[in-house]
Amino acid sequence: MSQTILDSLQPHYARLKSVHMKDLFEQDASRARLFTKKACGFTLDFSKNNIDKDAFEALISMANQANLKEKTAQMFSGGVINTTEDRAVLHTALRSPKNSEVMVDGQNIIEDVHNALSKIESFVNEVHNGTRKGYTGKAFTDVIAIGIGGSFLGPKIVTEALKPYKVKSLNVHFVANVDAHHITDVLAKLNAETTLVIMSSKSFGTQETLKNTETARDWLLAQGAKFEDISKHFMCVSSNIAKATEFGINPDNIFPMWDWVGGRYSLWSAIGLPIALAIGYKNFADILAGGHDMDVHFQSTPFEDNLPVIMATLGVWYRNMFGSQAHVLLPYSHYLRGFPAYVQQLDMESNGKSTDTKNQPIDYATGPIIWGGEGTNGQHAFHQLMHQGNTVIPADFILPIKPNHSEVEHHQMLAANCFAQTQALMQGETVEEVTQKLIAKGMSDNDAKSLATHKRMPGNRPSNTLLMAELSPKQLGALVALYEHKVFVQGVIWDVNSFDQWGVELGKVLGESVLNALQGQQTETLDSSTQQLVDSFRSAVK
Ligand SMILES: O=P(O)(O)OC[C@H]1O[C@](O)(CO)[C@@H](O)[C@@H]1O
Repeated sequence: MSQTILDSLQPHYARLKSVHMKDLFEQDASRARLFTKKACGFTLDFSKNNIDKDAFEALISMANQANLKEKTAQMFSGGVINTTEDRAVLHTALRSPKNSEVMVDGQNIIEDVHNALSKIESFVNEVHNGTRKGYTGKAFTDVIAIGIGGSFLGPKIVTEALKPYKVKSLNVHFVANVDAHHITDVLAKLNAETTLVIMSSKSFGTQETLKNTETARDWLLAQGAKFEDISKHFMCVSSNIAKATEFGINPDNIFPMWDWVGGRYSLWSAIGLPIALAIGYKNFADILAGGHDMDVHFQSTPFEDNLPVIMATLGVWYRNMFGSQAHVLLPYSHYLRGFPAYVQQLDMESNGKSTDTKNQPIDYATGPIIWGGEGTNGQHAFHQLMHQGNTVIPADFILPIKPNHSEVEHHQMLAANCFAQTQALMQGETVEEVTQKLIAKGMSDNDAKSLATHKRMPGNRPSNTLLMAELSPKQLGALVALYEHKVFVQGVIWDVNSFDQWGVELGKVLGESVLNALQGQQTETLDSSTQQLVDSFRSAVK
């Protein structure tokens, strides 16, 4: 992020930092209209932000100064923008129509993508119509999807979000944690004869996924299956075909993915196989179509009307001008309850960086802490801090307008809570306003004044409200792609490589040497604290 960009925002921040949003609304009756944009079934109302027309223009020109247009074209056309891993970044190609062309190493990868999609479609149809059978000739009733991080979160939250589209004859269970309570709980309720296992690991080297897969394989054998039956029950999604084959996976059972797809961007690839099994191939294809719609919007819409650009630049505004450390996601939808955790990996693994693309240390703020939870539940838990705590946390409120149920009053209450929260965060309530209300209720002046200091709400707390026409496969695809592009735009502005994740590596390496120590084969000297933990564990768990 250049000093020029920071300097260009500074005068707007100086003008607006002590202006209350309530006043901005009072001054301009057209504010809500001015700061609302629509695309791909979304309505984004970003009027409850600490901006005016000039500040918004400055945010948009920041995207221009960062050469966003050129960088976007580079990504979509297969430029090697993941420089530390020498890779193109082409999750967008996974949702491109069959007749498009994206060349990598002289080959049109769209052909490979659609061949893989055909393989997914046939496989899913065979499982659903019962022509794919287990080792005793029975059709499959259950799927265990084993993976972690990007090989887990996307499939899990999408399957959860699209519950109304579920194929009735098949139940999909997700296992990620190496904590055996997870896999043993899942296995305990399943019948091995009718259970299919999908192991998803881009690298085919992730400890947790390998261990859980071994445990599932041992369970299958313990239930009476023979070694040669494993190939009927175990499928794998990986870009490391050699390692998968070495592990014993039948090459016919390997669904490919490619090194130009980052794990956290991979639900569009065969990593989405559990989704297609859960909701049917046609609905999976609709998710891809929704993602593609958002790609077209992002690539072709002027920045001032471009949803990912608007959301991204507002995020930079708060992070780099107002010093906000966190950003909260609040889906007012039980089915979208997992979405904050999904965006948490997407955003924090992408932009949690402190070296720029020119290999220089960064001295400005980059990716924020992403967290959140479903509304209305959060209102009775952490919203207290959002309203009255002394840290300001910009929020995204997300509400599907058309529910998948017919309980009108429930839905009205849900929407009312969502909108009222944005209102309360923005407006707040002064000590004087609260005092007057308390006096009107009969409280003495002094008591009212004291209590009002606790009840006052500062307000002026920013939020976006993102309305979705409905929570359909297509619109969910567009929602995921919207956040992917938001993260990309911020990465461009902060000048970081959003597509590597070196920060997770050291923990993996140390994890191996600590495991050796726990198993009595210590090879390295540990610090005194870690050694003490190892010793306590070893003396308790023999
Ligand atoms: O699909 P894999 O290779 O098992 O990796 C799982 C996850 O682990 C990470 O590498 C982090 O450890 C993520 O980036 C990735 O999504």
